[in-house]
Amino acid sequence: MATSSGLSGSSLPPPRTRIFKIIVIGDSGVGKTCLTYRFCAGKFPEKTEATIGVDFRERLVEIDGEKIKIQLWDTAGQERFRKSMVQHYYRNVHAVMFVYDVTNAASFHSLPGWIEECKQHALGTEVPRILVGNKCDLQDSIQTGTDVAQQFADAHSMPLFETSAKNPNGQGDGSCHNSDHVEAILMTVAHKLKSQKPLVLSQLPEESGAAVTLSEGRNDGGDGTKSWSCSSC
Ligand SMILES: Nc1nc2c(ncn2[C@@H]2O[C@H](COP(=O)(O)OP(=O)(O)OP(=O)(O)O)[C@@H](O)[C@H]2O)c(=O)[nH]1
Repeated sequence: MATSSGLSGSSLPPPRTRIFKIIVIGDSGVGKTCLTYRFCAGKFPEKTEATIGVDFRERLVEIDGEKIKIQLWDTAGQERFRKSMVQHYYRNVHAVMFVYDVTNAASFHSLPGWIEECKQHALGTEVPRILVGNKCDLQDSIQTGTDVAQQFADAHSMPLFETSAKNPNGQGDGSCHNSDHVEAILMTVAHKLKSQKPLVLSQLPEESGAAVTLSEGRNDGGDGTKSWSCSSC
């Protein structure tokens, strides 16, 4: 007698967790590490150092009942710390987050250069991109206003978000009341990616033949999130 055991749910392998790789790009000091830390560890880091090469942090989220791993690649803003790594972090990218510092006009003016670098690595407009103005809590020091940033975002067909990795709730003295929460920004991106065609990063870079070794780096504070750093660049 035929049985259905071979097709029963219990005998099926568990569904593979999809991974969305989002690279975070922008000038040194704009707050890329703090933004990724805020999302993955839920807090503002007490101390950061310039990123060397690339770090990645990840967090498991649930969207419409599906568990999805959001992997944030925190890239070095300083040219001398990034050039050997560039080709690795542009592989298998699902979305790009361009970051500038609202209190540093130069970081905003650098954005075309970062967009160009993405283009040179075959990341075009088909890959979802967002523009994030960070350090909104420093209201008295703002150099790039929302209007100018919005024009730039529109010209490059990207949504604009203004936020603060330090004070994402916009509470307290001098905080930006209209700021977007880092959490909400990244969940918006994740929802968009989930609604697109299946996107799977099935392997970590070292398994895919890339000449890069990822080794476990620091633990970000006992809350289950880990940071990994590249040890071969
Ligand atoms: N006030 C304020 N300071 C911030 C915010 N985000 C980051 N910072 C500060 O900005 C400085 C640089 O932050 P990082 O996250 O290390 O900057 P980065 O873009 O990762 O820099 P690189 O690794 O050199 O590319 C640190 O002193 C942070 O404390 C923010 O939202 N508000």
